[in-house]
Amino acid sequence: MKITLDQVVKTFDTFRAVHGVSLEIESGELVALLGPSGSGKTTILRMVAGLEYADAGSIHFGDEDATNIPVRERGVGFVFQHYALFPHMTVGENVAFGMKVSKVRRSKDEIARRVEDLLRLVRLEGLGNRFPTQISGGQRQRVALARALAVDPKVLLLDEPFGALDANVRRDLRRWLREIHDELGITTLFVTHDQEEALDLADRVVILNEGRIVQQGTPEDVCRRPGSAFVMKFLGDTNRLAGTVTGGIARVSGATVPAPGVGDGPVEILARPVDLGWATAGDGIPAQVARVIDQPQGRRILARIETGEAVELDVPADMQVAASDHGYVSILRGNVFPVS
Ligand SMILES: Nc1ncnc2c1ncn2[C@@H]1O[C@H](COP(=O)(O)OP(=O)(O)OP(=O)(O)O)[C@@H](O)[C@H]1O
Repeated sequence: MKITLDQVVKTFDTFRAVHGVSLEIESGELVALLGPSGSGKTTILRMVAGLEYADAGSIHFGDEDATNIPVRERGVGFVFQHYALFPHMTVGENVAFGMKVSKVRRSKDEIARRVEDLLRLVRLEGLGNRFPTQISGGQRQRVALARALAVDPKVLLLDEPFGALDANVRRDLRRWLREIHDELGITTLFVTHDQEEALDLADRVVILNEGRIVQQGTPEDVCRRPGSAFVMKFLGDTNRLAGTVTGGIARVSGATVPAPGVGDGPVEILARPVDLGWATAGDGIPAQVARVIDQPQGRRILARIETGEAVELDVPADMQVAASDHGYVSILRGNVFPVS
């Protein structure tokens, strides 16, 4: 089921939370809404769900205007971070709940079979008789997904479903969710403020800031071609260097970086830690090491360049470097944005 949002606006009292958002989610696509806290992600999701009404604009499910379709008839399944399971029902009863209250009549046997199938799908076979307090947080969210899938939703809406879980469980669950999505092909909208999660999981990432879409594209698009300094900084650790462009080349102290299409004048050069190089001699920006941090994938150098700015660089684990060393920072790759 394709979902189309056209110029959707939402205002709470006098505060405009969503400013004319237009978005198309293709049938079978998994789209992540990614943005900082308060950027309007949940409000957009709730409008798609029918839990909140848009003040202006329209939302279509396929060719049908969904504006006046009540929540129960939209055919959406939800999983929310705090959408708790019913504590007095077993895992199996929780999964069966939606089917029992659905307009689609199913026999007891049919419901029991489907509960088993769903528990197998979310890899919780054999746990149907436990209560929610007798399983882990990650398992509870898998039950919540099984419950959402039980009524054959046309659209799946997930709001920070793994937000309360620790990093390793989150990673496992999102890989698993991706597999389930690939198997079932349900159009899915996933809200998160976690960049890694969005990039890891989604076909397409929609980045929001202050109620507006600032960029959308595949994970590769948004990572390789961030359209603004905001997107670049939001997606991961970023060094910011003040520089100047002349004739399509940005310069900062002894380092240069190509800036095709950027007019002459002051700019900010943004570069990931892995995109800065370190050498004890040669070209580059003179710098002094403040600290070296060892990480599983290599070493991170915290240094101060001669202009006084602090930078962070990722270098191979075997590089000999220590606090107080002097050296030169080169910019291997950088994105150049005019200073507005
Ligand atoms: N019912 C409401 N009444 C008043 N303001 C609201 C209401 N719901 C949301 N807001 C405001 O709208 C803005 C967007 O909120 P929303 O929950 O959509 O953001 P979000 O991007 O999902 O943030 P988070 O990641 O923190 O959940 C926020 O400033 C929030 O305070």
